[in-house]
Amino acid sequence: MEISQPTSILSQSSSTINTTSIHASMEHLQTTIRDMEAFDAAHADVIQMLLATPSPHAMKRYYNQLASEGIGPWLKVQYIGQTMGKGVFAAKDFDEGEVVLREPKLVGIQNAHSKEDSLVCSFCFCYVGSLELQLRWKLFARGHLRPIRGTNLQGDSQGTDNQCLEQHARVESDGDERICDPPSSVSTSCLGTEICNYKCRSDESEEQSAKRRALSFESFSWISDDALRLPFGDVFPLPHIVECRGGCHEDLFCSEACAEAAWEAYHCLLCTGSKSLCPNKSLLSEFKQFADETNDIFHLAAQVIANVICKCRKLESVATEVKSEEDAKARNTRMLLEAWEPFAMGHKRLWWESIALPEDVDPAEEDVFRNQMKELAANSLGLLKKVLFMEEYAALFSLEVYGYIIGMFELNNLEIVVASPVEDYFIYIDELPHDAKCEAKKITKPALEALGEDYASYCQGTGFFAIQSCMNHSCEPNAKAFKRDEDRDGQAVLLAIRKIEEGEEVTISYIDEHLPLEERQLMLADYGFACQCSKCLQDREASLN
Ligand SMILES: C[S@@+](CC[C@H](N)C(=O)[O-])C[C@H]1O[C@@H](n2cnc3c(N)ncnc32)[C@H](O)[C@@H]1O
Repeated sequence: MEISQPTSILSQSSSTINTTSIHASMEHLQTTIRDMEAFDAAHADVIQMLLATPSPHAMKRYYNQLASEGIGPWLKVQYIGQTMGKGVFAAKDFDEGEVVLREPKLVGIQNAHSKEDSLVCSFCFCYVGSLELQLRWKLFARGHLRPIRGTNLQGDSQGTDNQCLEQHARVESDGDERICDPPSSVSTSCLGTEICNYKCRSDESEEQSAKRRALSFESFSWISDDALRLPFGDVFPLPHIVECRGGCHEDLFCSEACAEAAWEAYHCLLCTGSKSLCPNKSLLSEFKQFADETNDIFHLAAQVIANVICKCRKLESVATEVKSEEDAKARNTRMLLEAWEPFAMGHKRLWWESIALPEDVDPAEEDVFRNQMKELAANSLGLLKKVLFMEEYAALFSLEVYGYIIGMFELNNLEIVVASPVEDYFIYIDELPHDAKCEAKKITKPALEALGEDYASYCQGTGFFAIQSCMNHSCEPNAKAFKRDEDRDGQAVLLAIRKIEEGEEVTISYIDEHLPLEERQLMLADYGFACQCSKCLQDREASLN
């Protein structure tokens, strides 16, 4: 399974921006850009420090520290020049196929549509629960199963929350037909499943719907039986689900270690559960809903801000007492800059200035579009400020910093891809010896038919990675992001695609490098630069002669 780099955040952002809800939300929200700009002016000194290019000394220290922690130990991040900025260089020879970098995300999210399909650890993105649970979740998302009261998806009867069930899953009686909503934001604590006979989904034709109806109650009765296990299911064991310690039931984890790491890093401030440390938890759902309805990337920006605040608090807890208010202010700024360091290193531009114009926007309307994007960011920030604002770290909540954080994702993010055990399972069954295969298929066939090609859908998300994000583009790359069979989590994995010599720059391709020069140039213009790689320089020279 290949992962591309960087995620075309352009297409991802524009495809997830829902313009209807943007307008509705904008009318509803009172936040004005003018208010935010006045706020920014009052904190201009600290904002400038946050957005300043880090010194070569700070850069060297930061990337050396990562190497000493085992992240990219055989790579060096170095400044190249004004046009290229920094780049990543090999500190040893790499053979073709060798792993050049394996790196955990600094921040990352699973895409909203992928959540409906794959239950993964919110921190490391590995699949959780059991194969049966994953299959049940997929069938549920497609309307083949519906939630029942009294059990959760793991088949336990504890932890049921009927209110939650009613809130998330509208189940109506319509004559003989039972209709259920898909699980757009379903909490796993409140769901068991039983057969959902019919539902005409918005994304399917009458014919497809009729075909699905033909899959009788009996076809699926086996999978609604929580005690039933899939044949050969134990070949694909998954870690047991660890619930969020804050009690939100929205984020799931594969281990106590992941639950703890997420809590410490950002989740304690973004958790909607009863033990959340969020200063204004009641408004958190409003912020999350706005991000769901407009642009997923705001969830990621909230993670950055929560992460910086969490680090500041840790630094505070070991800081020495100060005597004056002025000393306290200076100390807070020092802590803020220290906590912000990983994000200070990222290449950035303002989001509303750098986002490529979507194809459906008339170029004559470009200014209107960019203003809309700025208002959208301002509205998202307005909600986040109501949830998390802390005077000590006020500059972190400036519109300018927020715009640069989202712009950083736009320019650097890598798509996160994790292969699904459900796909592996069906392939495994298909490759069994004849008799065993026939026996197993008696059980698996209806589910496979119901899922169609979706049986192979996998976990998708987006993340920002400290070292991988420093890799420049080349139309003749020597490395690529690639998930091997054993890479079963959300880490970025970069492989050498030819021999890379010590001292050589490690480059990847952000686009299809086999396209002709003009198309490459057009695509890279969407990433905001004119390619300076040797292939482009040669092709350009050749086109002039
Ligand atoms: C993902 S970042 C790569 C790291 C970046 N050079 C830095 O300083 O952090 C992408 C940015 O690097 C620069 N860049 C990457 N590849 C380039 C290339 N082939 N030619 C010119 N600029 C490039 C562009 O400014 C681009 O927006």
